[in-house]
Amino acid sequence: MALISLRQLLDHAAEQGYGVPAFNINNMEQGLAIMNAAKKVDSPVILQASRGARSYAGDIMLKHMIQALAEMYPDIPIVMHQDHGNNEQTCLSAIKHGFTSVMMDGSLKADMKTPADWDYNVDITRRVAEMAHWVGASVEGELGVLGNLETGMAAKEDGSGAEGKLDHSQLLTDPDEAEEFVKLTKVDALAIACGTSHGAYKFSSKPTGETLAISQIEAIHAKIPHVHLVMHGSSSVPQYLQDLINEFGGEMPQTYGVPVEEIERGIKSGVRKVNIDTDNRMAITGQFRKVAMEKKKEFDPRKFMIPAMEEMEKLCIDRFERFGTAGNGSKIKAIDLDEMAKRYADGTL
Ligand SMILES: O=C(CO)COP(=O)(O)O
Ligand SMILES: O=C[C@H](O)COP(=O)(O)O
Ligand SMILES: [Zn+2]
Ligand SMILES: [Zn+2]
Repeated sequence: MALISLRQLLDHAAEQGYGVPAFNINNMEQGLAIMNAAKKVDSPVILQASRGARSYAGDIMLKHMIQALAEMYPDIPIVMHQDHGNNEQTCLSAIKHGFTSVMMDGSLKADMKTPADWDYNVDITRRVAEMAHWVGASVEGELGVLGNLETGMAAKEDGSGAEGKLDHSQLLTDPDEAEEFVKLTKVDALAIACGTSHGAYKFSSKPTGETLAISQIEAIHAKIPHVHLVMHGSSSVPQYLQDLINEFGGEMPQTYGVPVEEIERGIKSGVRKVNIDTDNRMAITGQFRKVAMEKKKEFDPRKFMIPAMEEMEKLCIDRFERFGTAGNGSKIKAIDLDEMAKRYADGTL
């Protein structure tokens, strides 16, 4: 199917009451694993590339890879999304390379470390939304900073995340501010902060209502029921994948992610896009380690990649099913970006 916009997909998800996992991709194998999973359960797909992914694979490679996936899986609607765009240039160059959606993460300055103030965030996000909408692409903004509610530490692991200690109010998105932010910026989706963070080390024990504030999402949703909410840092860091990695020579300290049932609660309260990268990284790495330990003579990378893709596919199927995404792929008829641009211009959107 032709690529579709994030806005079209999330409008459908909101109408039907489901959530969509947004899986990060960096290479062909991740792309194939996600698409095979989607095909098996008839799911629409959000593929997202970070700035790190773009420099790893290259824009031309990513662009053609996504087009290849769209051609190989003609029945599956695909959104191609820029994850954590840090400035206008990142967002516009993504659109130029065929992305149908961008995240302008103005909750942090362009260094993706320094928490930004309200005016900076509103200003840059509004500018990007205006430009993206001219060509029908969608925009996700972010209000609030990801980090640990127990320690107050920002989440500096991975490609994007603040550094140092933050106060509680920065770590939880305020419902009134969220309403104002969406009104001023006209974003299509809003990423919020509720105690999650990127990477594997989110919580030192199973999260409680104190450390993972799904109640904050409920409060935001009550205030702005028509806004599509986005949960970053939503890997569940499953125990079976920690065990797989550690059984075969890994040394990951015990850690806890976001339980899938908490995400399901979020989906009931307006979460429509659920960002997942770490879980798939762990699925791949776990199988790499297993092959490396069990078949010491093996040197054909495909023998590592095939079980890795299968492990990742299994995880993706589970999330499509639990989030209610499964069964919706064939219900969506693509609206092209030119038509989306007209709808923004005439005020329908
Ligand atoms: O939020 C993410 C990408 O934007 C990924 O989160 P995880 O590290 O929990 O997978
Ligand atoms: O935002 C975090 C995602 O997991 C992407 O990570 P990355 O920047 O290392 O590609
Ligand atoms: Zn952010
Ligand atoms: Zn993120």
